[in-house]
Amino acid sequence: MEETIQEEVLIDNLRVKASFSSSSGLLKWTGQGNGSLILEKDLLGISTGPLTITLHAFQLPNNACCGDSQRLRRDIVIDFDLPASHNLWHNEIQNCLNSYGRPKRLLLLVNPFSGKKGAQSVYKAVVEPLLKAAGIHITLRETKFQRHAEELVKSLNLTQFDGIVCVSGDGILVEVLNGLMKREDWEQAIKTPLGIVPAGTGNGMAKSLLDAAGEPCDASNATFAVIRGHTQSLDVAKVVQGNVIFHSLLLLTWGFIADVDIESEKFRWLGSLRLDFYTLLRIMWLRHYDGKLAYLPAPGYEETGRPYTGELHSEAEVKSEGNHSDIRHKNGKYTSDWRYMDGAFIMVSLQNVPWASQDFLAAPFAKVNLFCQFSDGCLDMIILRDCPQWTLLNLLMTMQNGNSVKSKYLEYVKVKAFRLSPGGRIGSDVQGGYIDLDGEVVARGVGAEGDGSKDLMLYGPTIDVSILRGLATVFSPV
Ligand SMILES: Nc1ncnc2c1ncn2[C@@H]1O[C@H](COP(=O)(O)OP(=O)(O)OP(=O)(O)O)[C@@H](O)[C@H]1O
Repeated sequence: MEETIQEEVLIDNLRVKASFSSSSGLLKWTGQGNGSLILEKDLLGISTGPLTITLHAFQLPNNACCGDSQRLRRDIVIDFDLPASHNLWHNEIQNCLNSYGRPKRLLLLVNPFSGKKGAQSVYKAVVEPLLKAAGIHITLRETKFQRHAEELVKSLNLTQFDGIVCVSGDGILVEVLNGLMKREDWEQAIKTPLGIVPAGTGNGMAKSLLDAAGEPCDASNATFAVIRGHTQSLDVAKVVQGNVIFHSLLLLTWGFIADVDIESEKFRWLGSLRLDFYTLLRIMWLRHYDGKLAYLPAPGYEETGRPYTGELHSEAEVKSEGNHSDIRHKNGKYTSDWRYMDGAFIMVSLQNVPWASQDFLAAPFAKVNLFCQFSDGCLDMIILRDCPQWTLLNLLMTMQNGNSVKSKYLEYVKVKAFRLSPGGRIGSDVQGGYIDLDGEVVARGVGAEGDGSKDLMLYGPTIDVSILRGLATVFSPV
């Protein structure tokens, strides 16, 4: 088979000399008009008529210089004089596209309740037209209630799909993960590539993936990443309390951030000001929490905290001995590679990816590895124990660019496993705060706001976090 084909054709009604290289996927043309595109980078898909091929392109403009340029949708129509030429070009271009292994059948989960209830319009205006231009067969499901996405994927025939894409906030993606992990065939099921198109409030995962590739976080770039079909592996955090297991992709947070996130709900009428307003309130009346935590430090962080001497021995420890073999009794003495810290804490947070939400770079060191993958087998633990109130305000204002982690008040430790026993609010009758996992409250202390009857876990007993390295697969823009 020829590597490069050439032909005089009409492109958008202009007579040009076109060439296509099947090895590089480069199509270029010169003559009355000129232009070029690289199939892998610039093409959604093709459609064909009797003597025409239409290229559905999605290209950066020629003058694009920095990372915030938008790709433009454009259809390029090639007219051939002879059926034989048309067939040859169609086969060459189609074979080249097929060789990229792009997804052909996708399950789309749209949460109409995400963010400002705009996920449906994001789907209609951005996602669907791009997927259709790529020739992808779409199965569309709208989530109807909380955990619906989890229910759906638990019983789904996964062989019908090349991936599951959530048009939502991070919550639906996490529900899908937990649904897959609850299946009997979870070891196979969890290999299903997952996509996320940002349409929620937080969008930390979409931002982390796109930002790592130098792309703006928006629905069209996220959809194109799915269409191109590149995937990367992603660490999953397994969070355990007794018999309860929750799989997390983004973060666990306790203290200041969880308090603001959850208690500011009652100020929703303030719109986007609600978080700023409640943050100020919480700084003025700063809370400190009692509590204990232990962790297995990643290399380079062994000197942080204090040696662990069994302060957090729990039933969970015995049960998870396999994962946590570093904690053991030897000749009646405690030996451990684990480290230990105790309260008072203003905030404790564990991050899997850098961006906690679209405008909050919580863990700038949760970097991708050489292959641009978030699968280093570590979580980034961020601790704030004490801090003057004005400094805290300043810290929070610099969180957008990640500079806050340079503060001497923040401890930043990469960990391979983590255990937390959250305690009560110091100087208050309220017995505790909230444990927030991926944006959902999973446990709250007695006296904390809200009805905790449906919370997954209890506040107080230890919560164990281990890392399932690179277990999940996500569509990736790189
Ligand atoms: N039809 C529905 N009605 C109400 N809630 C729903 C519906 N479908 C899904 N949900 C729930 O909506 C919650 C938020 O979903 P998602 O993460 O997509 O949006 P979000 O705007 O980022 O969320 P949040 O405002 O909680 O950060 C999830 O807990 C999910 O279970």
